[in-house]
Amino acid sequence: YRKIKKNGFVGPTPSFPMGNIREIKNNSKNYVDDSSLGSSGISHDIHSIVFPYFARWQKCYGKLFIYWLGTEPFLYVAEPEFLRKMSSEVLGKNWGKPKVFKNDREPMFGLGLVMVEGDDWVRHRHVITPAFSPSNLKAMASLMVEPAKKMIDKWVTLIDSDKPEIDVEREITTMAGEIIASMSFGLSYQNGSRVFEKLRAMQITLFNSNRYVGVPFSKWMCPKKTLEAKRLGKEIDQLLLSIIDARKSCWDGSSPQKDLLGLLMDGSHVDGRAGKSLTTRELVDECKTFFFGGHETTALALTWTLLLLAMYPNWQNQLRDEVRQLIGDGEIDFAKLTDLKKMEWVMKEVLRLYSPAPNAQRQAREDIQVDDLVIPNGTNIWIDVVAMHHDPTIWGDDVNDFRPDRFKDDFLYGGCKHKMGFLPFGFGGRMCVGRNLTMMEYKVVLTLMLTRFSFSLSPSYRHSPSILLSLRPKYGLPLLVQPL
Ligand code: HEM
Repeated sequence: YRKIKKNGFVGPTPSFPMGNIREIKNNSKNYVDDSSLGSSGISHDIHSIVFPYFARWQKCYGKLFIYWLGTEPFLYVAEPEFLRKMSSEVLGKNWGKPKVFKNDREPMFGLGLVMVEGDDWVRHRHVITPAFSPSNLKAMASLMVEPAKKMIDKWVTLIDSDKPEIDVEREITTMAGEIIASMSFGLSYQNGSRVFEKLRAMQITLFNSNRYVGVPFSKWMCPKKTLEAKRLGKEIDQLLLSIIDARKSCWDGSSPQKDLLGLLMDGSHVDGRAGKSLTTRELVDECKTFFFGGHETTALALTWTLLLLAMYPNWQNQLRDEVRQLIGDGEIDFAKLTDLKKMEWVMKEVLRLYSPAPNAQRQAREDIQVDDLVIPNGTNIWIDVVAMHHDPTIWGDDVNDFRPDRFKDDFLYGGCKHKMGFLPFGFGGRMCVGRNLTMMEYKVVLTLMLTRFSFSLSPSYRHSPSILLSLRPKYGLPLLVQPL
């Protein structure tokens, strides 16, 4: 604490042993949830809604300050230029992930790519990146169609039985889970429902117990949940191990099964050559990582998109016209998906306003000098992506407007004045490895939905974006869905 103060950082005064957690909780409680107003007062100016404590502290301390979770210091960063300087000093492999989150996240991600560090991270990234190449993804794209069509058929049945109001968030999350399970380890819902249910159950258990991060002995505050998560984690590991063992036993080294696990096994020669290989244990962790890192984020990108398309029918019509012109109403030609440019602008604008990954975290593994400030080794870094995506000083006065065509003129940065101001998929060497997969899934699913239905807001929708690891609509997204 003294070292950080001496190094010139400002911030709210912490207490022992909670740090600033009480203030965070009180601020969140005091925030008046005006979602009961319904859909009429929807504003995209969401930073003070999802992070009321950061919005308050920003007013006192600016875009760079230290706060404490328990006994752990966090450097809050919402200043893109500082982020640029800070990350240009340090190679991707030298950044750590906060050790304090590892205990919570271990059952979900194990030592998969999200968590692993140093030379191990380089090895994992080396094996995994080629599996997500455009040609591999194109070969797997058909796996996305079946779960999406199944969901659409269900919606048709619901509409036929006079239930046109559908909670699309729940539906899309289930579908995206099926897609990622099938793409990651070849499981269809029917034959993989056990793995699938356990993965979901563990996620719910972990969300609920992830509350006193950084406070000494906090894991003993919810011992039942901690043990439950560990138990589920072990069961999932066993199930995934049995899948890998079954594949190993009948794999002759020739063409691998066309899913991510198959490609990783092929690329890594399981338990074989050192240097460029993943062990069986690591393959299990990567399967879990893809599932947890890949399904909810993509589902939320689609969910927020449907909210915005329901609010702005002009854009909904433009996307539908684009799909009809370029893809048509029949089977999707995956090669043509790259032509859907307007859809890409919409996706980027949605990820800007409602970024499913609302923050990124790092931990300094050495003292890092930025201008005249030294970030001491071990300091955690909390990058507030929501704040940067809603900052009028880098986006202009229309920052809170839904304006996808800002990406028409500037496809990469949407006119943002700073290249580090738009970070939906993170930054630097640790940028999201699954972003091409997401783009493809987004386009396939949205194409199928837009050619079958039109969407409008339900009067029962309550606008309340909130953080539960990802940025999600607190009360789901009920929409009125009409067949075309
Ligand atoms: C809209 C969808 C998605 C969003 C918004 C998203 C967001 C992100 C972000 C912000 C990071 C960087 C985290 C950091 O800097 O610490 C990241 C990393 C990662 N993402 Fe995604 N992601 C998405 C989809 C996916 C998918 C579909 C997969 C896999 C199937 C995936 C797998 C990963 C992995 C493995 C990493 C860790 C990369 C590394 O540390 O080298 N993500 N993602």
